[in-house]
Amino acid sequence: MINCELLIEDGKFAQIAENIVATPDMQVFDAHFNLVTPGLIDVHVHFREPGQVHKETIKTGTLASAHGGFTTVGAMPNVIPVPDDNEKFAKQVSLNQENSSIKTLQYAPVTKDETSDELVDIEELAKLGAFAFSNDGHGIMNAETMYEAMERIAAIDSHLAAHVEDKNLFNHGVINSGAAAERLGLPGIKQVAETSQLARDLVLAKETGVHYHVCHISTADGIQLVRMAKDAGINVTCEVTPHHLLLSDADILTDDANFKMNPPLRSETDRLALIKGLQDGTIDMIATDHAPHAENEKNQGFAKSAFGITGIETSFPLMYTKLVKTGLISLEKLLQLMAGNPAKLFNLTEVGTIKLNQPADFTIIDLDNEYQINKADFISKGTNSPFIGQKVYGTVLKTYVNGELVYSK
Ligand SMILES: NC(=O)N[C@@H](CC(=O)O)C(=O)O
Ligand SMILES: [Zn+2]
Ligand SMILES: [Zn+2]
Repeated sequence: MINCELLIEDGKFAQIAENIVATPDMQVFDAHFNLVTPGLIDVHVHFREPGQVHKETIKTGTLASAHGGFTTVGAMPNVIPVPDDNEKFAKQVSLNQENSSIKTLQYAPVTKDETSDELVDIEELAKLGAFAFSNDGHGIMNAETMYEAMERIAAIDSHLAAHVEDKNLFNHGVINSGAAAERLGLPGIKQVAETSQLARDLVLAKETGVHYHVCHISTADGIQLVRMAKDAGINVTCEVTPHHLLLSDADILTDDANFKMNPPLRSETDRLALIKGLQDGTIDMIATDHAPHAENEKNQGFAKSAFGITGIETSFPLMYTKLVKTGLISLEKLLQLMAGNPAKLFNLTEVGTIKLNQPADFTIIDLDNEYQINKADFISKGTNSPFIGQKVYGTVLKTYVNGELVYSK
């Protein structure tokens, strides 16, 4: 972290120096006492357009992202229709372009419909701009399908992001298997639903050499598997969400579905293993899994409400307040987890750093101001958050994409 001045010209960083002499034609912004960071990157969000725009649109999702300090996001393909052929995918990409105030990268699904065993046209969808491939929301149950997908994705140097979940072990659960499930009388989701498929995938990743990325890791055993795989030289990376880092199923005191998401909040032992995994580098990045839903889809209790919580506007302040200010990780490390690493590991060469001649994607944050997370302050249509009412530090003042102001407080 250094103190310096930035000159932006034609949407790029044109000078980075201790003292830049301003000429009268320059617009000067004094960011003294604030943090200037590379625009944050979230490789896992759900915007709901097309199909479920009552939950979120690309416009509200990207404005909410800019409010959260993000300038690049990876949008999951579980929209309606799933963009699983060339025509639908190209249409999704132009819809994103027309409506995004930040850089929205589009995931392609791995298989048709996200649930079948028929692979999409991986090579063509990559040419049309697929940022990576994922069936997020669904585990890929058939090992042969997964193996073939990995081989083809590896051959084009793309990335496979996996929502690891064995649907037979998931068994219609709505909450983590364990004390909270028993206390509330709800069906549990076993930890092995995550870890058994993860173990399978890691050996397939070893065999195929694909860049295999684990979405929203949630269990202590899962972390241990990834740690072992990394030690064995397997090309694996992994993300964790703010909610799995900060909450456990012990925090679920009532039948409040703002605590319902998939994977579910696990035990305190799991949560502590995730923190450890963050500290020792087993976990590479923080991703929100921003999953907005309407009020009436989340006020039905655990049994009936939708899985998922809104997260893009609270990620940085929560992580800064609960991990950095408490001394668990440094601010430099947090920025690596939220910008540098996602760019590096997904080969996004134009974003994630403040560097000469790079596109000027950056965010100015006031770290000293304490405020309360309020529903009324969300730009996202989704206000389904378990963090409402919490006090945090870290107010995003301004967000710039290609040198253009896209959010200002
Ligand atoms: N995370 C969730 O609980 N829900 C996600 C899907 C997913 O990430 O599995 C959604 O699209 O709502
Ligand atoms: Zn998922
Ligand atoms: Zn997701």
